[in-house]
Amino acid sequence: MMMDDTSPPIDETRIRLAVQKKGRLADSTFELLAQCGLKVRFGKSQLFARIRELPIDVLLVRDDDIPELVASGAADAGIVGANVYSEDQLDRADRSAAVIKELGFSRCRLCIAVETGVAYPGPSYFRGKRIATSYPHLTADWLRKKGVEDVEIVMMHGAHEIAPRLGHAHAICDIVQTGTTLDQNGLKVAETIFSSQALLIARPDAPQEKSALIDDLAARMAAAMASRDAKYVMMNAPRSAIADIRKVLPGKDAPTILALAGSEEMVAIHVVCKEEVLWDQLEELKGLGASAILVLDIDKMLS
Ligand SMILES: Nc1ncnc2c1ncn2[C@@H]1O[C@H](COP(=O)(O)OP(=O)(O)OP(=O)(O)O)[C@@H](O)[C@H]1O
Ligand SMILES: O=P(O)(O)OC[C@H]1O[C@H](OP(=O)(O)OP(=O)(O)O)[C@H](O)[C@@H]1O
Ligand SMILES: [Mg+2]
Repeated sequence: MMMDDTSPPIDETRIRLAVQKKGRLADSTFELLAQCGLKVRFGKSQLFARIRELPIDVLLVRDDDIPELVASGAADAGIVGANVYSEDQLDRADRSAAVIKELGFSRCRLCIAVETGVAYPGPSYFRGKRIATSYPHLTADWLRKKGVEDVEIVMMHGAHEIAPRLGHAHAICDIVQTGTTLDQNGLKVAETIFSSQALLIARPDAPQEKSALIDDLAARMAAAMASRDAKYVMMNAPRSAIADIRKVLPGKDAPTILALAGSEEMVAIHVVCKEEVLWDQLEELKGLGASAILVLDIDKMLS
């Protein structure tokens, strides 16, 4: 990221996009924006950055504030975890931000965890117990749906995993990704109550010109996401093996078949594969007589 010394003034004609300044969402957010051709340049103390390529200004904020900033129209759009978005939605009586697109990164689960020694019998275990969490609404909503009453929810803003050992709570409800933090603190997953990933959200009442720009941004994100795993695969192969080769490659599009100079029997096959191409599949292609196999990254893809 490049550094700019000063924040430019707020300009009402530009889209304001709220993103996490630093943390678990930030790197992937800036990477996705860069893949969309949008470079965010900001200095350490800066909370606002102007994108030169499009009329977009980026607000660099704490992730918890993003749903409120977008719902109130202070920001036109934002990138935030579904966990934080849904927690805010359950808390909100007025209009909330709309989900425009699932972005496929910062995937994690919201889980209720108990000490490893507990023989967990099911949701009724929590009756009369205390659960420490930063997600009181998602936790209460899940308990209500399971018909479990008389649970005390204790708010914590981090380090939840320490609460059971301190006797502060019987269980926690927090983010789990690899499960390492639970393991290290003698806890295990009892229930997964929510699956999360980053979302592009937008204010419900954006004026027409701004909605069009947000749609354009969403389309660029879709293209960047589509090209992430996609590969352009080229090889020479016997004409008779074309049908079998199509079965091996995870591309949905029909391949391009090109004649090879001086050969009736062999052809060049070019195909866009929209899913990851594995080494096993390349070995299979070789087994079908393919040679000179090249797998190339795709920078951008619009379909
Ligand atoms: N271990 C993890 N693996 C993957 N995604 C995660 C993980 N922990 C959190 N997330 C996702 O990233 C989001 C931001 O997490 P982070 O830990 O950066 O939040 P934070 O400490 O509240 O940050 P902030 O300072 O912006 O308030 C979470 O709301 C969740 O969607
Ligand atoms: O299952 P794992 O892979 O161990 O990840 C889960 C941990 O990650 C998050 O915290 P983070 O490390 O971001 O620290 P934080 O409490 O400062 O947010 C979350 O709150 C868990 O504690
Ligand atoms: Mg936060």
